[in-house]
Amino acid sequence: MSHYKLTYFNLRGRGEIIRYLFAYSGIKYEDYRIEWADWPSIKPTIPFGKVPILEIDGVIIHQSLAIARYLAKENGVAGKTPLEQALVDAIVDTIDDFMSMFPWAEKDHDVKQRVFDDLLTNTAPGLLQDLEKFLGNKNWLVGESLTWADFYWDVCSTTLLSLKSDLEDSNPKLWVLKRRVQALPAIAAWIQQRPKTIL
Ligand SMILES: N[C@@H](CCC(=O)N[C@@H](CS)C(=O)NCC(=O)O)C(=O)O
Repeated sequence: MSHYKLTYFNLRGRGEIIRYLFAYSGIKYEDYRIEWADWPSIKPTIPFGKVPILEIDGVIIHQSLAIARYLAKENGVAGKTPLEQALVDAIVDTIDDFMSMFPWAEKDHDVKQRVFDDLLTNTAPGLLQDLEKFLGNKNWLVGESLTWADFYWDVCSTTLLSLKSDLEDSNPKLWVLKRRVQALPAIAAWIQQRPKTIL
């Protein structure tokens, strides 16, 4: 049996989509969370110097979405056809483009606050409206069954809601989808047991 080791910080952040896929698949893995104080000495030992990384029997994969896509393919939630897979990737990239606009590491508190407020107030509503339209009356974002795009929506929207809870006041179908994902037994169990972190 393969040995899986996920290395990330003690955050949901870019590691959480990978943890969702492990939770859903039931595959055992090591959820290694780096202490901040240890990062400067660990960083130079990591290919490309960024986390998350996933080690599988000594092979290291970097980039959170490459790792997640690999696990999704292995576990039947990447999309049923190449066309569905392209749509899943497009939705994930659309959500990720937005999440990547936030200056997470900005040290100047005022600058950070201003950009966060602008993104949450002026940019988020349009994205949510587009996602709601894409979802339409379907149960899942792509095709007729769960894919990792639904997981990514849940993971990222949890972060968005923690920053601006009234985002939930519009686009009701998206929030029904979020509850549908969180009601999956394996995901519900993971949410219950995971370390509680701000992001
Ligand atoms: N696109 C990459 C981004 C990786 C990334 O920027 N990771 C951050 C944490 S979320 C990191 O390693 N920061 C520490 C550093 O750059 O020293 C991914 O999705 O994995």
